[in-house]
Amino acid sequence: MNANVTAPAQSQSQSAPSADLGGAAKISARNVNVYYGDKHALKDVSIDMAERSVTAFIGPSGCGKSTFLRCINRMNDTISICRVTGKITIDDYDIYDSALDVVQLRARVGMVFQKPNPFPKSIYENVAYGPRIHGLARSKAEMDEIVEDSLRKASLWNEVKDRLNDGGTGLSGGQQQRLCIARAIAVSPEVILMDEPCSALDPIATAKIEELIDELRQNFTIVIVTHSMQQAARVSQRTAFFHLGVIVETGPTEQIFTSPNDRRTQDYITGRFG
Ligand SMILES: Nc1ncnc2c1ncn2[C@@H]1O[C@H](COP(=O)(O)OP(=O)(O)OP(=O)(O)O)[C@@H](O)[C@H]1O
Repeated sequence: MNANVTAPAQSQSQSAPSADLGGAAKISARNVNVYYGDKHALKDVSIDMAERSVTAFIGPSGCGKSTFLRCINRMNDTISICRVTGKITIDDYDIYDSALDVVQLRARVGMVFQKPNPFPKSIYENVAYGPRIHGLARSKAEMDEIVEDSLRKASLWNEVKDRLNDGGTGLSGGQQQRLCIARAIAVSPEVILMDEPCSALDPIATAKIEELIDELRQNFTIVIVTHSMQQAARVSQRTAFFHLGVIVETGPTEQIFTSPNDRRTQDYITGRFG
């Protein structure tokens, strides 16, 4: 609970990332460093992520992708040995500002994990849980509307509308993951972070989630960590390649996969390491 979080003034040690995002920047990180005790896991990371688009983080295991993703909704605060420096803004608002309410931040910045993790509650209650905590519905009818709307946006409504009172954990893995996406959507976030959301799913369930991600980007800013370069190529508009705790290269996904600027990116995408 006691991550030591500081947000120094922006240093000039790293050049600003490319402004050519193809849209406004929703999330900006400048000179972010993350330490787990003495381990320097993330080094001077600076990147802009465009609004209503999908940014993919790729790179070999242990290079810091999940660590950086967790910085964006301050999930690293829950790791006592973790210390974050640098600056991350969402809509120009410093998310490490001491006045910020982290619970509200996590409503604005939802997260979907590797393994589907529905609550041991009904399908309806899984989705209603967040809106209830945040007081988003004034009546049962309003809550019903939020639940239906969230399940529709997560492309799950038609499959579950007749069994909303059944347990969420009784759904298939792919359905559970879409339920978790509905749960994230239900509190009207602006950003959805996804940490390898398809790694526990079969190819058909994966294809459904990828289709869904493409629809969701009309309304949400999405950041996804994936081990699958094919998936990054299919779902994202921009890709950042991480290696040994640094971002080696960021750019339009097509360019990263067809003509990367850095030799290390080239080696990774051609399977020479990782
Ligand atoms: N809770 C933690 N405590 C200590 N070290 C950690 C913790 N979480 C991550 N690390 C270390 O930080 C580094 C980056 O890990 P991280 O999980 O962010 O990498 P990753 O690129 O997401 O890896 P993967 O693709 O395997 O999930 C690794 O060396 C890892 O061992």
